[in-house]
Amino acid sequence: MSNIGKSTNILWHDCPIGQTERQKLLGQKGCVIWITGLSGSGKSTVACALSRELHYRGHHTYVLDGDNLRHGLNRDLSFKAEDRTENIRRVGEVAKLFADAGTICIASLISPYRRDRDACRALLPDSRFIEVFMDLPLELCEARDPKGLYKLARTGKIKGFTGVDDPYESPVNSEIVIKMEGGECPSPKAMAQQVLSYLEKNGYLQA
Ligand SMILES: Nc1ncnc2c1ncn2[C@@H]1O[C@H](COP(=O)(O)OS(=O)(=O)O)[C@@H](OP(=O)(O)O)[C@H]1O
Ligand SMILES: Nc1ncnc2c1ncn2[C@@H]1O[C@H](COP(=O)(O)OP(=O)(O)O)[C@@H](O)[C@H]1O
Repeated sequence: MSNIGKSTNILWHDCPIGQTERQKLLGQKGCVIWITGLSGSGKSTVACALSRELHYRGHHTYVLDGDNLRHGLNRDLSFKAEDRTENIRRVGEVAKLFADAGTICIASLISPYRRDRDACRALLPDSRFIEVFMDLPLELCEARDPKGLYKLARTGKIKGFTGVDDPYESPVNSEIVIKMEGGECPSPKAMAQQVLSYLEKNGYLQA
């Protein structure tokens, strides 16, 4: 018996059907592809393009998108630092369950703090956490501004907006970095292909 968090007398219960058995059934390795970057950097676009490519190739995926999760699981959280930390912690735990289920889980959240992302990485041993850094300039993200949020942040109508008056800590050890090439942002298909190639090369697309 051990004490976990605020619970006492907690014992882990194992099941005979585990991750290995589920992976065999699905013909893939359960993992988490964690896409981090500024608002407007293309996180959701890569997540959806990658999910589509994998799905067409017969792989089981699930996208956990920051915006969408804030409609339900994380609807009680704001954008202050401690709530962003709790947001990432919860999504890291959910993503871990998806990976344990054998799914290729694609999480796309700003996740601005290095410590929070690293805590999610620590939840997933055996290289099952693959960080994708959308290393695109703030100027590009701001020029895109599909939701008009940068404009609201610049005029002070939104406070604490990432990249404007709230921090973004760039990753230093991401498995995959998506960046400008020859002054241009790669197409969504090319960005997805970059991740797909990594998964293929490193054996994630077989059990
Ligand atoms: N203050 C502030 N800062 C940053 N982003 C804001 C803010 N307020 C609202 N939004 C919108 O919320 C989306 C980011 O949610 P996340 O859960 O990914 O953020 S975080 O990881 O907790 O930082 C983000 O979506 P994306 O543009 O898809 O990144 C914004 O549309
Ligand atoms: N590779 C790309 N090339 C051109 N436009 C893109 C690309 N990726 C994303 N976009 C556009 O940029 C905007 C922001 O993309 P989105 O995926 O919503 O970013 P995020 O999820 O990081 O906020 C959208 O209008 C999207 O269509």
